Amino acid sequence: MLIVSHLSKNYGKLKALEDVSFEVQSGEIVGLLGPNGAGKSTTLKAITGLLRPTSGTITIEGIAHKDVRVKHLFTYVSETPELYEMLTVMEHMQFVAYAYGLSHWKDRADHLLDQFDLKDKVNELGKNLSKGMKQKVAICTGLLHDPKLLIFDEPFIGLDPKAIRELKNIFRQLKEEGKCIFISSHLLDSIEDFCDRVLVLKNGKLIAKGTLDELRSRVEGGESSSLEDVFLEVTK
Ligand SMILES: Nc1ncnc2c1ncn2[C@@H]1O[C@H](COP(=O)(O)OP(=O)(O)OP(=O)(O)O)[C@@H](O)[C@H]1O
Repeated sequence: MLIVSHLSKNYGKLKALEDVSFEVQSGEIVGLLGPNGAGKSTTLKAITGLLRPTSGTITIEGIAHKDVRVKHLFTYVSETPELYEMLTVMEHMQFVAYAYGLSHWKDRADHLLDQFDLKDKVNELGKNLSKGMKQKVAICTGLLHDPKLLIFDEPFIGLDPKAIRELKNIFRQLKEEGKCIFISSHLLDSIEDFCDRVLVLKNGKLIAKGTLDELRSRVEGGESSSLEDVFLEVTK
């Protein structure tokens, strides 16, 4: 589904990403981990086309990531989603539906807003929503066109425990539907229980990748290691 091959990104003299390669398959949830400044957001922005890679290739379902056909295949929810202050929650859904040329979107919009406990906020303006609610609206708009690849930058930040649990359940459900989910997160315990594989970036380099069990086998303490133990060991 998603293939990143020899991706590098320089900001002036700073090598933010160096020769990063990985794949994410359909029906898989993959976590992108790394200390502050490791290059996680840069990776996600390069995949989504918000940043121009210095070198390397990125394809989604075999199509170059900048091709307009790819825009229908994925969604990207940024770390701090901004809403339109003067649009209501439902108008955000409508706006996105029109942008993607969706004709039968209303039932799906209602269903998504219901899932995220936003039913009573449909007529609320963007500017009146809390941070967590904005995040949930951004996720709902991102899911409306039923993308195959879902890319989330720190999706749990700003969400309350109930919303985190719901979002994890939605991730699991999307995985069952064969979607491909790629998540960057600092909250190691949040992703530990549902990621199939993790990638670890440090100083722009991919220093570890594999299932949690595979990574556990690399650290002292083995089987009983938490993702935090593994993370601290491989990034030290
Ligand atoms: N627009 C930019 N111009 C110059 N340098 C940048 C820019 N964006 C990021 N960087 C630098 O690139 C490196 C990687 O940054 P990036 O935001 O991708 O890391 P990150 O892993 O997402 O970090 P964090 O966990 O703190 O959000 C950092 O050294 C950062 O300072």
